[in-house]
Amino acid sequence: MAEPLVETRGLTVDYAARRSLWGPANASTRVLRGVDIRIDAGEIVGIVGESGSGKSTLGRALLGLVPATEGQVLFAGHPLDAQPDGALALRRHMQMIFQDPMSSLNPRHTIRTILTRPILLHGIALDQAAAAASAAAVLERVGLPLTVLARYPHELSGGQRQRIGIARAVMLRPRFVLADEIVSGQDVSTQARVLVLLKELCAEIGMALAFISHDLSVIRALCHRVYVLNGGVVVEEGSCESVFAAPQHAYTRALIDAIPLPVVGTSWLAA
Ligand SMILES: Nc1ncnc2c1ncn2[C@@H]1O[C@H](COP(=O)(O)OP(=O)(O)OP(=O)(O)O)[C@@H](O)[C@H]1O
Repeated sequence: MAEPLVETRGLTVDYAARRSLWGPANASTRVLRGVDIRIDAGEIVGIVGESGSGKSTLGRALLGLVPATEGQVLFAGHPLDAQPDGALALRRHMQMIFQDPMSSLNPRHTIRTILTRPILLHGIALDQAAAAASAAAVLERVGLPLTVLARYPHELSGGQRQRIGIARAVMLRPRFVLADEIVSGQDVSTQARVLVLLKELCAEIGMALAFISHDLSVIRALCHRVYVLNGGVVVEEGSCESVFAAPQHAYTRALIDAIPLPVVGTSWLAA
C-alpha cells in the first residue's frame, strides 16, 4: 500500500487546564484519544461527528495548530516538525479553507496582493507579471470577475470571500487542504456550487481534502471515505459507500437515521 499523505498515529490531545478568576482551575480536558487516521494523496476524506466530538481539534492537529499530547501527526511519512523540505514547504502544502475567511484575509491588502503574495513568497510565480496572470486565471476558475482584484476583503460578500480563500489556497498547488464546516448555514444551491468547485479542484490539482462536517448528506455526496468521531474516538471508518449502506456502529446508525429525508440538492454531486 502506498504511503499515506497525512497520517495520525495514536493521536491524543488534551487542552490544558485554565485558571479561573471565579473558582478552582479546571482540570485539563482530553479531547482526542488514540486517533489513527490516514489520508492518501488525492483522496477526499470526511470527518463527521456531533458537536463537541473533536472534529475541529483533529483538523487543527493535522495542520500542527494544536500540539499532540501523545502520538504523532505525519505528513508524507515524516513528523510535522521534521519535514525534509522544511517548514515553509509544509506551509505551502497544507492549506486550510474557511466558510468566511474574513479573519484570515489581511484587511489592509487588496485581493490582488492577497492572491499574489503567497505564490511569490513560495517561488511559484517568479515575478509580479506572472503572479498577476495566475491570480487572473484562478479568479476565473472560482467564478469571480477580475474587478475584485482591486477591492479589499470587506468590500466582498461572505460567499465571494470564501471563493477568494479557496483561490488563495489552490494557487499554491497544495498537496493537502483542510475544510472545516465550510458550507454549514449556506443555502442548498450555494452549498452545491462550493462542493462541486472543491471536487473539481481536487481532481485538477491532485490535492487531498479533509472535509469536516456534522452534515452526513454533504459527506456522502463529496467524500471517498469517512471517519466517524464520537467523544474523541474514531468509532467507524470506511468508504462512504460501505458506511452508508451498512453502518457498523450504533452511533453511526443514529447519525444516519438523523439525516432529514428526502435529501435534496447534493445527491447529483456524487456522480
Ligand atoms: N481551545 C480549547 N480549550 C479548551 N477546550 C477546548 C478548546 N477547543 C475545543 N475545546 C473543547 O474540546 C471539545 C471538542 O471541541 P471541537 O471543537 O474539537 O469539537 P467539534 O466536533 O469540532 O465541535 P463543533 O461541531 O461544535 O465545532 C469540546 O468539548 C470543546 O469544548
